[in-house]
Order: sequence, then structure tokens, then C-alpha cells
Amino acid sequence: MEHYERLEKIGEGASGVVYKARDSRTGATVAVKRLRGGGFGDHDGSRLSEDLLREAACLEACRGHPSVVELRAAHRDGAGGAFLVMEYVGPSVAQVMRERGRPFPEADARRLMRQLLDGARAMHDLGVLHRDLKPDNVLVDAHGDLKICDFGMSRFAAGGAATAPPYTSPVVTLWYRAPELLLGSTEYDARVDTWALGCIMAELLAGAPLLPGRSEMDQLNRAFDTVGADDMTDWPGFSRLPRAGSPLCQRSRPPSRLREMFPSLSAAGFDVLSGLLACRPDRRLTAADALRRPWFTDAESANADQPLNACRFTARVGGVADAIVV
Ligand SMILES: Nc1ncnc2c1ncn2[C@@H]1O[C@H](COP(=O)(O)OP(=O)(O)OP(=O)(O)O)[C@@H](O)[C@H]1O
Repeated sequence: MEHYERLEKIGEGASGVVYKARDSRTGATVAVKRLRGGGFGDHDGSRLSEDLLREAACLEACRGHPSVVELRAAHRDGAGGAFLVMEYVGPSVAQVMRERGRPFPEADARRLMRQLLDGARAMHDLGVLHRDLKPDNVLVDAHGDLKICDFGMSRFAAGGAATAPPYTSPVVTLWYRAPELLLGSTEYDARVDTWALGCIMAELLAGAPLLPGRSEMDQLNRAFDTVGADDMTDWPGFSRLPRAGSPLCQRSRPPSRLREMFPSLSAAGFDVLSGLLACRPDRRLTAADALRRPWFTDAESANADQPLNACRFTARVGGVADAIVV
């Protein structure tokens, strides 16, 4: 860590603290995430090493994709700490939305979703599940482009018995958690990420979270009441869900309210939104499917996706940083 001059704290979460820092060898501004110990398995640092290796390995696999934050280095220090050094990007979409205080127009939302879906498609092709996509984990750079960060919950899911299901449940922050996860699934796939991307798309368009649940069951109720239960009980994987017997699944539900919630969204935009937010995983769009829908492929929409004004984002960076004394 002696090469990194700590500048200011820029974030803090369950897995660690993130600082803006300067690499004294190159002068580059970087983000350094110090992974926190804690929990029984950390006594000898083995759990910390495992977490560091997994987050670093998933980031490393996606390295080079413009919509994924770039890993520069991963270190363990003598004091039992672990660090990830990444390119410094900028504020999160959550911070930008809070300070902006109003929804994004459809053309901006489409441009941002194209980047997020392309990053997700690339990571899913590589067998990486992010498992914690949310506006806090999407960063905005000085050009207004998005980069997915925080691979602390991610894991490899493809190939080899060691990576086959069952997977951990619960994963994903409550408001962005797919119905099958809320029902306890341990055999989920990349579509848990595309559900979260559907929630992010709705949030960009509405300026507020779509499903701000207070508990797992409240979250499931809100999901069913908003997008419809979509014959969830007929999904072939339904009977294997640990909470398949929940009375919430038997209750009759009104049809989806999504269209009335987004009346001015174009038909092509609604096709993507409703496809990402299909309750049944087998009917939900993958990231690759979504990118092939007319909202993204129409020549007119491709041309309309102009870059957002960079100043809109950079002006806010100083306001959200929390300066510390080094
Ligand atoms: N490369 C980066 N550039 C700029 N800011 C970053 C970068 N990486 C992380 N941050 C900031 O730090 C915050 C926390 O980072 P991260 O999500 O990786 O930590 P975490 O401990 O896993 O958080 P959580 O528990 O909330 O998921 C992010 O929301 C973001 O604001």
C-alpha cells in the first residue's frame, strides 16, 4: 500500500471501505477498496483471502469491457488486510439520481441500459454472475458512461462441478432481488441479474425505486402486484423452490400494472422493461436477448443515443465525497 497516497473516503459498504488514492509511481487516480475482516472464518484471514480472490477473479475475467470497472491490482498486506486497486470512475448512479432529482428521458435511459446490458452480457458469457446489481454498484465516469462495480457477491457459475448449483441464497440487495431468489432458489442463473437490471431501468425512467420492499415477503408481494404473478406456479422449477408453499404464491393477482406506471414509454422500451421484469425466469430476457430487441436495434434509436453531457456528472463528484485526514 506504500505506493498509494490515500486522498478521501468515497464509499463504505458491507464488505469494505473505498478510498480515492493516487498511485505515486504513475500519478494515476485510483480507487482502493479495503476488504473488511469479520466473522468466524476470518480468524486466520482465510475467509478474507477467499473473498478477495473471488472478487478479484471475477473482475479480472471481465477486464477490458468498457462497462465494467477495471481492476489494476489486488494485494494482501502484512497486517492481514486485503486491498483491491481499481481505476477511479466517479459517483454511483444512485448518487447521480439522488442529486438529479428527476427521471431520465427515455433516450438517455436507453443509452445507459445498452451499456449495462452489454456489460452484463459479457460477464454472463464468461460465466460470471454479479448477484448484486443496483444503482449503488453502477458508477458514472466523466463522459457520462457507466461501469459496473462491486463484484463482492459475484461468482463463477459456468462449467465444472465445483461451480454448479446449489448457490448461496439470499443474494442481491432486497429491492433488486428476483422472485425466484425471494422464494429461496439455490439453482438460479444469470437472469437474477437481468431482473435487477429491469428494476434499474424502471428507476432510471421513474426517478424512484420500483419495488422498495420492507421485508422479503413484502418484496415478493410488491413484485407480484406490480408485474403480475405470470403463472409463476406453472414454471417447471417452481416446485423445487424452498418457499413454493408460501400462501403468497397461491393468492390470485391482478394483471401487470407496469404499463400504467410507464404510460409515456415507447412500445419498444416497454417491450424491454416488461421482458426484464418477467416474474418467471424462463420468460425473462437474458442480457443478450434484450440487446437484440428493437428498442436497441432500430437504426433510429441507435442514432439517437447521444452521449450524456459529461458536466452533469462530474460537477457532483466533490459534493458526495467525504474528506478524511490521512
Ligand atoms: N472504482 C471506483 N471508482 C469510484 N468510486 C468507487 C469505485 N469503487 C467503489 N466506489 C464507491 O464506493 C462505494 C462502495 O463500493 P463497493 O460497492 O465496491 O463496496 P461494498 O463494501 O461492497 O458496498 P456494499 O456493501 O454497499 O455493496 C460504491 O457505491 C461507489 O460509490
